[in-house]
Amino acid sequence: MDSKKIQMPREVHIGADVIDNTGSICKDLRFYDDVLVVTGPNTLKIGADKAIESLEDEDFAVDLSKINDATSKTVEKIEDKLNNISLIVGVGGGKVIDVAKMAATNAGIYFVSVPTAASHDGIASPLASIKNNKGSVSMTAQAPIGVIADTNIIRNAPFRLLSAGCADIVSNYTAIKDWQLANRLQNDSYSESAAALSLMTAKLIMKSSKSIKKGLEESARLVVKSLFSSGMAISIAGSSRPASGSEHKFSHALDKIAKKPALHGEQCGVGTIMMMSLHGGDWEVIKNALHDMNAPTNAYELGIDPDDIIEALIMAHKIRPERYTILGDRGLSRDAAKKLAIKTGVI
Ligand SMILES: NC(=O)C1=CN([C@@H]2O[C@H](COP(=O)(O)OP(=O)(O)OC[C@H]3O[C@@H](n4cnc5c(N)ncnc54)[C@H](O)[C@@H]3O)[C@@H](O)[C@H]2O)C=CC1
Ligand SMILES: O=C(CO)COP(=O)(O)O
Ligand SMILES: [Zn+2]
Repeated sequence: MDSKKIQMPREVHIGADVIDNTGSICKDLRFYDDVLVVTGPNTLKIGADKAIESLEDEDFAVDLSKINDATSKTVEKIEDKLNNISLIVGVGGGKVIDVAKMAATNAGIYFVSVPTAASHDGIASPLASIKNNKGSVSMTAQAPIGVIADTNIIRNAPFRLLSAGCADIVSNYTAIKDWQLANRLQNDSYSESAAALSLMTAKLIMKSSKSIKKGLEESARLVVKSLFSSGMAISIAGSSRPASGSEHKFSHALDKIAKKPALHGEQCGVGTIMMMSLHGGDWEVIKNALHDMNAPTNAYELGIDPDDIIEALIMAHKIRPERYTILGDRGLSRDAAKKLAIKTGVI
């Protein structure tokens, strides 16, 4: 049997105001050289400033880069700034984390993940979703050496981001169904332990759907822990298969088609409702749970044109065609797509 490599973070810090310990955590991780902090336009004041202050208090020389997207060009721009830098600290949402992770991987240096929102399960995973001229690509990267999730920042982020994180976890249900199908039909490699962890995480978040509340530290903590364990399922599998199937293809297609896409997790949640129906599963349970989490369940709540939903359903199978799912090789016909979206109340 082939050998297997599993990458996990070395230290994970979850709690109120842990961002103020960024400097000492990086020292404990044996870093002492120059550090590059990567952040986004909204997250500089919310998080990066605090991380920089803490790093400077511990005598790190800190450089700063602000980014707006997660494209391969932006990754290259960050790589160009890495002279004498031995560590990148990414402070922000999923796009910031992915760019910082990918640039550090390409440069052969380390990366610390400081999520400011619990909106996606890439906070600790060894993958980065980067856009190039072919669309979104799931790229192998180094797992962060450390994760610093400040639940005070995360609980005060717009509630929509937390709901999106829950929906990204709910999508594990259809991702696992797709993975099992690919294993049966295409002999794709499958990991029982990764699938079990992914499903357990999705069940836990579904069970808590009514108790996840705006502004509560306990809710922020629960969602961060769940995103972390979903990320660990990705680590064990060595691919995003336990957390990304047909529903993610639908979301990636919407990112290409919609004038103003919604959040990643929100789109994946709506995709899960429809893909669960295609799998013959209980899509109404998924829909009700998403509703309880305040996540969108239809085109109107996503702020997306119903015609774009149909186009994305028709296009979805062409995204990452090597990843076999319930959409098969030919995907949905226009009539089937329309029927599915109407039946599930998405349009
Ligand atoms: N590498 C992986 O394994 C995974 C990667 N992803 C990727 O992550 C991205 C989605 O991440 P998102 O965080 O949904 O999108 P995002 O990075 O675009 O962030 C959404 C918005 O929230 C803002 N924001 C973040 N924290 C905030 C705070 N505390 N207060 C106010 N605003 C705040 C950001 O500035 C941004 O405007 C996608 O590109 C997706 O493909 C998603 C799942 C897994
Ligand atoms: O979003 C992810 C898991 O939630 C990762 O997915 P992709 O591999 O589809 O980019
Ligand atoms: Zn996702």
